[in-house]
Amino acid sequence: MKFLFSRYALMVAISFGMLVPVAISAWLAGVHGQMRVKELAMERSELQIQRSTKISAQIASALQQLGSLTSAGPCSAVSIRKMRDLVMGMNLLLDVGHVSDNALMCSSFGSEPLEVGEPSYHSPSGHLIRINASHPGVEGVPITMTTDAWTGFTTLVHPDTMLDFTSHKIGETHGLVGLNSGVPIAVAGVFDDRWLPHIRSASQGVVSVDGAVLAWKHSDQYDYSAFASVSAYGVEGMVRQTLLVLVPVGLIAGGLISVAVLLFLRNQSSMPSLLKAGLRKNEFFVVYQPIVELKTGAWVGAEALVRWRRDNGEMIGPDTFIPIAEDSGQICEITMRVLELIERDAAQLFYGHKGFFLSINFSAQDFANPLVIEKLDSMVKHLRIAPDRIHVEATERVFMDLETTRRNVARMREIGVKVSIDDFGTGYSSLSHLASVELDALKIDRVFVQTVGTNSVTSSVIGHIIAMAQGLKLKIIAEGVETEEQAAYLRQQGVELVQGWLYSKPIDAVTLRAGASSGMDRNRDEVPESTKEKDSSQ
Ligand SMILES: Nc1nc2c(ncn2[C@@H]2O[C@@H]3COP(=O)(O)O[C@H]4[C@@H](O)[C@H](n5cnc6c(=O)[nH]c(N)nc65)O[C@@H]4COP(=O)(O)O[C@H]3[C@H]2O)c(=O)[nH]1
Repeated sequence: MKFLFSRYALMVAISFGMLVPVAISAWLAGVHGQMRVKELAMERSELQIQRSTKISAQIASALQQLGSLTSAGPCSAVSIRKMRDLVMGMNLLLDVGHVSDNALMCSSFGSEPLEVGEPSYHSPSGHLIRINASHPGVEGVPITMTTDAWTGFTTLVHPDTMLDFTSHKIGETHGLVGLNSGVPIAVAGVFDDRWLPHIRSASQGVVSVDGAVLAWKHSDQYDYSAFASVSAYGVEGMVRQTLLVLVPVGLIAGGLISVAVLLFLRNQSSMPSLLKAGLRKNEFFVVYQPIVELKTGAWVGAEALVRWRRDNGEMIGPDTFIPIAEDSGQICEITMRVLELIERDAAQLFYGHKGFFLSINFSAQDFANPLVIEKLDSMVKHLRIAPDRIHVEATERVFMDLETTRRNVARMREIGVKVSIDDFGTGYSSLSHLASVELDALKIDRVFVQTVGTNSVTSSVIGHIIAMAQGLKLKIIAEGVETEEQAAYLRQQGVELVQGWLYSKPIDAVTLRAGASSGMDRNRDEVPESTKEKDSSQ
């Protein structure tokens, strides 16, 4: 079952790790593609209007200059010379000439009449527009002709001049449409008549029409609108381009996430088997943190703290492995190992140190396990010490169910050991709850001790905990004392026992014995050298 679960978890981890970033990349590519296409269509309609405005300016100038040739005939030698000069000076015009009776009578090319047909439409500004006219210089190309309706003078513009300001791809269209006439003047691509109502609806805009994005902009001087459209095909192209960049990035990120998740899962799943091997190979040992009488500085007891050094030298802290041992049902084996180790050290610690006590951490499962209770009982008997020199520490979680708590505490009383509540304030114990169970001591968690002298919102909590414990006549042990200021505060509040780095870090049994024997009046400077050296036992 476990195996199946881990296979399943691995598959989920890999799929999750790989697919999510790719899916996000695809979604981002889609969004980015849509935005890019919109921008592209708008850019092109803007460029189109700029180009058309320049052409219109040259047309207007040319027609005005030709119109002033009133004395000479429209196709006189003087006029044709003028036409040549104009064409030389105006880069956007293919030719200029004169139209009469639907024929180009003369132009800068000469005066050979050429049929040009009926105008496509009349513009509101008084021009006759032909959009498919021909010209002898560029046969087969539809030329746009603009003729002054009064004078007959005419300009001719090549379609490339109007449209070739940008590259043109399949599915893309751009060009110019007469606003009043609705006639497409010049178009690169295919003009869709459904665009016209949109183009006429506002002076500029962007809409989606049948999967294509259409942008347009009206000229503010002339009777036309520029437009550009990029089709769904263009969007796909953009998406593909973006995906080409994002998917590899997504895959790399996905790969890294998968590796991290796999390593985490492997670590988690292998921890119980490592714990099992650690127990078999005796990789656990115990260190002791002195419990100090605040008034005298004497080391009056110690808390036993388990340590795990793997055979490869790696140290794993109890905060990491105790919760896993609790979840995997291995905590009782660890506690029994700790009891054996304490029993081995006990001769050093108890004999010759009257009243010295040892605290041992118990998890909820330890209280429910007859083998652990039996082991505790037999340890106390073997040591031939007063049983109350052993204190069992249990966290608040152990005390949550009142009935079980009463039963467990009663069993401890039978053995004769004392019971303290550990890490008080971090769990759910209430005052009434505590009052109904016969406890001996309360350990204030270091998170509260460390608020002393700070302005944190929880800094007042410690005062309440102390007052409450005193009200219940419980012995108080404050954990995690690191500064003189914290010690002074606790002393002033009437706390008798403390534990913390201000006095000593956890140390081995030999160092503890030396410290407990050496006159007891110590402060940080007077901690034995050996204590400082043992910092690595943390
Ligand atoms: N920052 C700071 N820390 C200080 C100071 N003084 C003491 N400590 C640390 O605070 C923890 C006190 O133990 P705990 O609250 O019972 O918290 C213990 C206890 O809940 C659990 N644990 C340790 N040994 C055992 C064991 O044998 N059995 C069980 N069930 N749990 C254990 O693991 C927890 C962590 O133990 P450790 O890592 O040894 O961490 C210890 C100790 O090294 C200080 O001044 N400053």
